[in-house]
Amino acid sequence: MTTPAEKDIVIKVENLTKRFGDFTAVNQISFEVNKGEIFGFLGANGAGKTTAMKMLIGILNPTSGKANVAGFDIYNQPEQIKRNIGYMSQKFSLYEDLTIAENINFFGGIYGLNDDEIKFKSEELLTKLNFHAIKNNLVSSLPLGWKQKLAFSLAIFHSPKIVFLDEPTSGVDPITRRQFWDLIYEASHNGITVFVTTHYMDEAEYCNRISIMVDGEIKALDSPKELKNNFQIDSIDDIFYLLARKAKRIE
Ligand SMILES: Nc1ncnc2c1ncn2[C@@H]1O[C@H](COP(=O)(O)OP(=O)(O)OP(=O)(O)O)[C@@H](O)[C@H]1O
Repeated sequence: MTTPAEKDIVIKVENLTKRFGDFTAVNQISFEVNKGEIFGFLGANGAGKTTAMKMLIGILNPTSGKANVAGFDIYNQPEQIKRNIGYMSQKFSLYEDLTIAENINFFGGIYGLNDDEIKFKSEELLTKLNFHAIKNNLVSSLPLGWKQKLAFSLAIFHSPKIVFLDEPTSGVDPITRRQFWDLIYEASHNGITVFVTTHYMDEAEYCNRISIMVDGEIKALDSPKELKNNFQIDSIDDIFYLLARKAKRIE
């Protein structure tokens, strides 16, 4: 029988490991993420974040360990996982040579929504992003920050249980990043769990909990407040630096 507490866990990872030949990219990581939580997945370059995320979204086979994502097993049910999650990477998947409206229709179709659903959700999205007047503009003509907001909105267009974001705000200014985070908060408020990697320490502060990965291992995991308490250091940036400078891997 599932207890109420277990029901709220949407990602459960136990001793997950990935080796490439003799090299252990991800070494026995374990953690849980709760429904609606904003979980920050931090680590220096080469720490193993992307490798771990690829295993969780069902596109890379682990060497050993277990993980359950959105209620499905990563070894046996990767297709169900893909249907229940959203994903946005730094090189997001928008079609630059299509308009905003065409991108929305295209993704709605891929996600298997019917025409009425696409129409309704499309209106909602254009209103939220204030994109009505520019909906027939090519995506290639948009500023990076606007593309990121559109890519995020499309990553959650099908109301997934979890959205995975791999450095979603790379390369834009702090104000645009803050606006992007308003969308993240809204998604989390609506029950979508957010799993996000970032290099920006101000963004780490916005997360409910963060994990810090060094050389393939999770070296710290807690809320920003508790981490500061435990390390007796008043800045996530300094805690990150303290842990990351011990890294042997230099990318
Ligand atoms: N297919 C592969 N074959 C061999 N080594 C790999 C492969 N993929 C990743 N690695 C290595 O595994 C380590 C972790 O890489 P990963 O991309 O997961 O790190 P990351 O934390 O996401 O870093 P970044 O922030 O730079 O994206 C790196 O040393 C990388 O070179």
